[in-house]
Amino acid sequence: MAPIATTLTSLAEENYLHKKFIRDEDERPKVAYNKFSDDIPVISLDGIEKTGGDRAEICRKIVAACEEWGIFQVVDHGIDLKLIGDMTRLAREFFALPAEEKLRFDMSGGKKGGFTVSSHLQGEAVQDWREIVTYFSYPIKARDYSRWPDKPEDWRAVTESYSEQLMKLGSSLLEVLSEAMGLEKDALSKACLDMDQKLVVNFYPKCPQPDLTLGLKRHTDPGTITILLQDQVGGLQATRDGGKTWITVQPVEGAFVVNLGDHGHYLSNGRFKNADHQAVVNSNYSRLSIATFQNPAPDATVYPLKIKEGEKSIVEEPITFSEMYKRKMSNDLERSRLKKLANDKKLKEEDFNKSKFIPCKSFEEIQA
Ligand SMILES: O=C1C[C@@H](c2ccc(O)c(O)c2)Oc2cc(O)cc(O)c21
Ligand SMILES: O=C(O)CCC(=O)C(=O)O
Ligand SMILES: [Fe+2]
Repeated sequence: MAPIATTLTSLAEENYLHKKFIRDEDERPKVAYNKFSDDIPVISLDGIEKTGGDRAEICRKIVAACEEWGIFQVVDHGIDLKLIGDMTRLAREFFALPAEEKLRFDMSGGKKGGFTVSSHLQGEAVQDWREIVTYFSYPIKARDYSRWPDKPEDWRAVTESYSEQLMKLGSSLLEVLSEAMGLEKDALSKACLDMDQKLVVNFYPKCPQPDLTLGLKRHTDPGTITILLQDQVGGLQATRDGGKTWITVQPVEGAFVVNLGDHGHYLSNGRFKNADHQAVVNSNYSRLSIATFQNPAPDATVYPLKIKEGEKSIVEEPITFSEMYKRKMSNDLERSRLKKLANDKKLKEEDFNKSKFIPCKSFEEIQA
């Protein structure tokens, strides 16, 4: 495959989209980035510490959202709004830096953390229209600060407190989700052993032909939950019918979107959905989102915590999270590789059929 542009900044200025970003028709956006839906509930976490009334009500709302979509939004979550503002401002400043500054943290070649264009997976057949910075933030002992951008000044320190605050929010969400599954408060965190955390800061530049591409292709997140901060532009979309219909999640100032990942889905034996989602882009505004992936430890076993009477486990054999992660990512890559192969084959066949058509045309000429 041709090497991809060092960053998207120069391509964002062009009038046409480079063909490596052009998706097959069936993958292209079906709904506009700013046609917002209020199907995803916005749940206040105020009173979550109180047992009884408020907590039970919050739990009920979360159960309904997880059974329907695997997504909900939370407000009154206790994260300092100034910290959120600083984190997004500094992230935007980073992506506005010259390419060579960003590429000092280039993640290609398997480095753990830093800057990448398009995807964390090497070898995707079609490229995502995004730039990312990834931080491996927990466990603390595994942090490599040399992979955390040192510009703009303060971003490292702000990211450190952001990831700490989000770890706390993640833990309290896991407690409510445990109760929502009808389990002890600490059931999910026990199943995760020592919680891992990875931050992925997504920057989607303005795009010359947004209808032909995606900022981030359709996927489910691999971990337990993802806590996503998005700006007010819009672009996060979800489907619950396998991609036939899509909704665009309404951005809510100061809210976090909570997505259930594959691990959360398996723990609930499929009762709670793993959010099926993607990000679309547009030609009017660039967009920023910050995904905090709360994952189990790599050696945690993936298995349902509760199986209803008469039901079977949706996990065929207990495997570790690291094995599950590897299989998922290689399946995702394989699927995109096979699709490309099928398309190339179709194109070759079309060429072949066209070439057969030529003698036919001359045959018509002879007849005429
Ligand atoms: O960037 C992402 C998004 C997401 C993802 C899952 C599966 C895919 O095939 C894909 O292209 C994106 O989840 C992630 C999980 C990670 O560990 C790192 C990421 O950068 C991401
Ligand atoms: O940018 C978004 O809204 C979605 C990001 C996302 O799904 C992810 O980073 O996994
Ligand atoms: Fe995601």
